[in-house]
Amino acid sequence: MHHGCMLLHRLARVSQEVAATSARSRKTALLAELFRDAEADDVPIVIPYLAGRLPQGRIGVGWKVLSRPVAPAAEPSLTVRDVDARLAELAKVSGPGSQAERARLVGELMGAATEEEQRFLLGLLTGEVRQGALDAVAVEGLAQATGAPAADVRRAVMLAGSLQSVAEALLADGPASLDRFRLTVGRPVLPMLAHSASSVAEAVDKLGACAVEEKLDGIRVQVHRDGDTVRLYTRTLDDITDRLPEVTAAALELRGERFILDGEVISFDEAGRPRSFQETAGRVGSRTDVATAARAVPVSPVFFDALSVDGRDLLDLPFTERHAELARLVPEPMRVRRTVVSGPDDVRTAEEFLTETLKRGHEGVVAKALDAPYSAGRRGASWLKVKPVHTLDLVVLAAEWGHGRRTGKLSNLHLGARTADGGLAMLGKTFKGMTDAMLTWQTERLRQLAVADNGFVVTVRPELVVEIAYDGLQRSTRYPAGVTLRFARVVRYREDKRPEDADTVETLLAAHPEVSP
Ligand SMILES: Nc1ncnc2c1ncn2[C@@H]1O[C@H](COP(=O)(O)OP(=O)(O)OP(=O)(O)O)[C@@H](O)[C@H]1O
Repeated sequence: MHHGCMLLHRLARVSQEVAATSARSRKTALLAELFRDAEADDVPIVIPYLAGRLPQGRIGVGWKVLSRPVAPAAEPSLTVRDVDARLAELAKVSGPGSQAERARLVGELMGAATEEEQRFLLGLLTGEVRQGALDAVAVEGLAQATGAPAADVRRAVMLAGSLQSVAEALLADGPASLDRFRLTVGRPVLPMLAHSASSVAEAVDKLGACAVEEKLDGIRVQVHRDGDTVRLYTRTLDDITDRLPEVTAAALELRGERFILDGEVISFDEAGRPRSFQETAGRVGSRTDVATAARAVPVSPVFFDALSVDGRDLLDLPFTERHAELARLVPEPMRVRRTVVSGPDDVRTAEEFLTETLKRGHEGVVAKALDAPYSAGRRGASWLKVKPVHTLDLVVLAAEWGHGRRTGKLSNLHLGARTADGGLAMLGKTFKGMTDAMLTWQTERLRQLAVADNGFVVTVRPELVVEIAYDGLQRSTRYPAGVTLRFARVVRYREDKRPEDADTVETLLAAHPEVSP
């Protein structure tokens, strides 16, 4: 085994080879070889770079600066840690003269890179090398490189909520280090997610015996309690404990002393009807003057799952058993309403429950297989959501400068769905459904993400996820997927989602057999 600081040259080459081959086993082997040569300290850089993610998030350098030609170095000398240090420095630049300073730093970096490395860096900085499916292959590559069983690595990643920390531990301390990644109160795990079904009949048909639960349009919350200590996490694992004192108070009232529960926080009005998503989200998002915000828009937790109780890890138990634990800890008014359906013969019960749930002002239902374990961090096939208004989560690829009343604002959004090869395919455009506040917000946000501006269209790093309502699909030769959205309109921005969470062309086409060739 050869160790040493990993060269960018090596990473750039492997990245290109991985992208160029479609054989999964070959991708895995390439990554395994790379990981064998990596040191634990390289990992927090190597993995995001391979996936096309910048650990710094944003570095504020536009296309104009990036595309300026710089004479390449003849020989590779940059290490991945050099590059990371330089990008960290770039990300910190602010204040007057920062544009020029950033341009200087980019010039220096590019000048130290060979032609091949320059191409890689350009792709990375513009967000063009994003490889969505990479993390899954990286798990297999890591397993191969370290001799750990792939299933164990996957479970550790799921519990750690981060591939990087598992990779670091594996490379530093070998397979035995996976023991560290146990479900622990106080350490959040990625929540289980749902797929869509177009009707309750379809959901029940697919799942068989299932629980049909109301789907509350609030904010996902994971509640950890250890004695008197409570911590609250969002679906992206942000700690929001300080913002929601009433949820902490509710958790302290529950019967158990040590637990991890999964649920939704939502605000109800005096009549007991759910307030809009925007109101709940605004409340959960506000960090200052929590007391005033809590008086104006009080929120309540409504639980639907139990991950750990009294030090017992429940993840692998069937839902029925996890729910029994939940019911033992949480009184009925603080649990989501549900009905249990024995199978397709009983679909009427499920349909009536959906109708009644919609009447009470909720957005739909989630059907859950009774025998399924909790698959943290996955869009498991055992949870199926059914909503009458179907929406898509798409990635903003670009935006056009507005006209008339919208002059000076970025208005018409170019929308992309994920493709099977990890890329993004444009599905259409929309300037509908935006409030003035949204226009202002998106203009600001998209300018930060801009990589090119031709005076008409501003191309952005594909990072912003937006929820789109639409009336159907139609065939179109103008768009790469061969289809476009009819009457697309913005519902809201989904800052809780990453581009990796956006919908795929594949699932969209599957949901619309009417346009399939
Ligand atoms: N009873 C419930 N069971 C599971 N999730 C629920 C329930 N009620 C509300 N939810 C919310 O619905 C989400 C599940 O849908 P999904 O996994 O597709 O995420 P999503 O894309 O955020 O959902 P959507 O965009 O449809 O609101 C959960 O993350 C949770 O926030």
